[in-house]
Amino acid sequence: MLATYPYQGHTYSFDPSTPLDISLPLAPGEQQVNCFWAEPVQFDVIRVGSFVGSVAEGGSTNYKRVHLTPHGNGTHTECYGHISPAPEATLDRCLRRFLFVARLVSVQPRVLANGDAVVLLEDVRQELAKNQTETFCPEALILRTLPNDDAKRSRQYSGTNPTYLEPAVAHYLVAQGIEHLLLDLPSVDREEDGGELLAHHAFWQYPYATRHAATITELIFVPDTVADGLYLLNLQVTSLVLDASPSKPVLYALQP
Ligand SMILES: N[C@@H](CC(=O)c1ccccc1NC=O)C(=O)O
Repeated sequence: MLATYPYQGHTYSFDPSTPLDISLPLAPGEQQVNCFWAEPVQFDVIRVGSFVGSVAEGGSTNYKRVHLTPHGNGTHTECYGHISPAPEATLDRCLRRFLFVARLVSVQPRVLANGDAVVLLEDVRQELAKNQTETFCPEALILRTLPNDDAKRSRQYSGTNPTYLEPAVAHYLVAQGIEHLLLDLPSVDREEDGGELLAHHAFWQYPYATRHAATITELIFVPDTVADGLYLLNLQVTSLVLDASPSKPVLYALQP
C-alpha cells in the first residue's frame, strides 16, 4: 500500500507499513548509550501505602517514575533553547510540524592534527552534491558517520572527545535551507569547548537571526540496511516543556 506526499511540486510515494526507526531505546542500566556524564536512565517503582506499582511484585498495575537526561541518555531533539536563557525557548513551541523530506548521507570524519575526529564541510558538500538536483531542497539532513559500527548503540562517550562537526558545516546547512539536522553523535560541537558551542550557534543563527523552528537531533543510529537517499522523516518528541526531549525519528523511503 503506497501513500503519497507532495513536496516542492513533486508527488512522492512511500509505504506507511515499512517504517525505519532510527532512534535508540531509553532502557535503564549501564548498557545504554551515554554522553556528557549523564546518569543512566532509571525507573523507580512507586509505592504508596500498601500499593506497589509493579505487577511483578504483586501490584495491580505497573506505575513507575522515570529519571532521564534528554541530552545524555539517548536519541533526543533540541531547539535553540539549548543555548538560550529565554523561558519561551522550549522544543514544544519550536517544533510544530512532524513530517519532513529528509536526505540521508554517510560521511567519514577526518582526524585533525590535534587528534580530534571532525566531520568536515568539504566531505559533507561532496556527499550532498551526489544525486542533487538544483531545484530540490530537503528540509532535513541525516548524517551517518563512518564507520557505522553497532557499538554506537551502547557507547559510553563521556570524556572520550567524540567526533563533532566543523562549524562551517552548520553554516553551510543553513545556507542550503536545512531546518532539521539529525546525527549519530552526542553533539554537533566538541565535548569540551569552553562553552563556545560554535556549530550550535551557527545552525540556529543564535542570537543574531535565530531560527526558532530549527532542531538538532543527536544520538540517532541508522542501521547499514538503510541506504543513503531520500526519506520522509516523522520526527516525534514528547511534550516536555524544555529545550530538549527524547525523540523518535522514523524514516519512510521516498520513491519519485
Ligand atoms: N561543549 C560544552 C558542553 C556541551 O556542549 C554540553 C554540556 C552538557 C550537555 C550537552 C552539551 N552539549 C550538547 O550538545 C562545553 O564545553 O561547555
